Amino acid sequence: MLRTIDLRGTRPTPAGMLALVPRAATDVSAALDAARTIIDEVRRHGAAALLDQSERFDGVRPAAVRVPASELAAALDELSPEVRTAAVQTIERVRAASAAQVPSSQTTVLGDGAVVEQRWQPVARVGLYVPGGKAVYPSSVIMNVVPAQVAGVRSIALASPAQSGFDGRIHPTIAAIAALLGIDEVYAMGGAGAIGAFAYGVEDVGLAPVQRVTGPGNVYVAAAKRLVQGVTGIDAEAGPTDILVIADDSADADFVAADLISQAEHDELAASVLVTDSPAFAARVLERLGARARATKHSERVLTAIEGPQSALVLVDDLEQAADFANAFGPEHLEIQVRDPEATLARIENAGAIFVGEFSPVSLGDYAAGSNHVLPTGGQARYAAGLSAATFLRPQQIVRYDEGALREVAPVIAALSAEEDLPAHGEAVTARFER
Ligand SMILES: NC(=O)c1ccc[n+]([C@@H]2O[C@H](COP(=O)([O-])OP(=O)(O)OC[C@H]3O[C@@H](n4cnc5c(N)ncnc54)[C@H](O)[C@@H]3O)[C@@H](O)[C@H]2O)c1
Ligand SMILES: N[C@H](CO)Cc1c[nH]c[nH+]1
Ligand SMILES: [Zn+2]
Repeated sequence: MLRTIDLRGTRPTPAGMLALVPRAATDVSAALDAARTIIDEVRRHGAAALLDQSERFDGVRPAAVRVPASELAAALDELSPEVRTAAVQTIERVRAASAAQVPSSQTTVLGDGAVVEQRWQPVARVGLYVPGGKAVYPSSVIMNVVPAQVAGVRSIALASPAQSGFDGRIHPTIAAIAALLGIDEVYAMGGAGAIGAFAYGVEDVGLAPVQRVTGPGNVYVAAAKRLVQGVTGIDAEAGPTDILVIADDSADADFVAADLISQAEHDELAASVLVTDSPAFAARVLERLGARARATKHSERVLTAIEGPQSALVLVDDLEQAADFANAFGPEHLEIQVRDPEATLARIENAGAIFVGEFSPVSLGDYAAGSNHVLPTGGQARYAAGLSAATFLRPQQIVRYDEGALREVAPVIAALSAEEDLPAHGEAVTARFER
């Protein structure tokens, strides 16, 4: 069961708090050599390497790397009406929320005839990765594709591993949702090979290099993303998922237990953390957690996750200390279930996504809230953001000065360029006023 860490009466530093509940060790650097070899194979042997890798790692050789249009259309035809309706509703919500993430252009007037504009420009082509090793994530198709479409990306390619249970095809629900979203460039390829293929292109299947790779994946996917950074942009190196719940004695212990288990279901390495100022409430959660963990379908995985060192019940003096703990931990998902949630929310600095109140569980955000479920894991929420339309946009500055405005600022340029011993910079300005 969850181990207890009692912080009452103590004031550890943020680093001290973080060390008390360390994330599970998934060593991306240890996977770098394997990922480098896999990417090199793809660069040298193209499609043949990708097919070999599917056989080696996914236990099946796909008929082709590129998924034919007929397969996508057939998968959509065969999608159950319930899943299709759910997908359509999720797409609508994610599309609406993503549209609000597109920043508007800004124009700054710095004087007469002196204007700097900032516009947001989509990257031209992206490669979106949808995991498909231990489990398949059709919902991640929506979470990757919709913000890219909303941002105005012109060319979108999607990859997911070949499935041995489907004769080497990608999972049919992934194919169906890609088709539903109008994505026709889909590849049956997984892991580091897929990331390398996106970054460098694969000529013999007509895969052109992309300018940004996004999407969650395992340690090999994360290692490959680290390796191709610089050749192409990436979003984040996603690791095992985590949830941190701040709750007081007004919260419903059974809801909190259910939410802690919902994310533990993903992975033995997932972290489930409860932070509370009420020992009596904590005891009620532990009781419900035990009962639910034993009864749930993936009981073994859940128990391993909640009993791991990455999971904990943290007792604090008050909700201010609870917020301090959350800020140090930088959770991927933060739930706030207290009497005055807005007061606690105001103290939160670091979290991937924040779920406020007892009717906003993380599962809502995983599927249908409209928010994105690809979020920074492993404490990266302290400096990174989740996937959004902004991931696919770059701010570009446009400078418009007329003659008078340049003349006015010319002495500034002359002084600074002389100071940097770069006189040609100053001369490029004075040349305009010498005639
Ligand atoms: N943060 C999110 O939004 C989010 C969403 C969905 C899934 N996830 C996470 O993504 C991860 C998915 O991992 P997964 O493994 O199920 O799928 P995956 O698609 O990331 O990885 C499968 C691929 O890994 C490669 N691989 C497997 N074994 C290998 C080996 N020994 N050496 C080299 N490469 C190998 C293969 O190419 C295989 O196709 C999970 O940790 C899951 O929790 C996160
Ligand atoms: N909780 C996962 C990471 O945020 C996303 C997910 C997909 N399907 C279910 N859950
Ligand atoms: Zn989830």
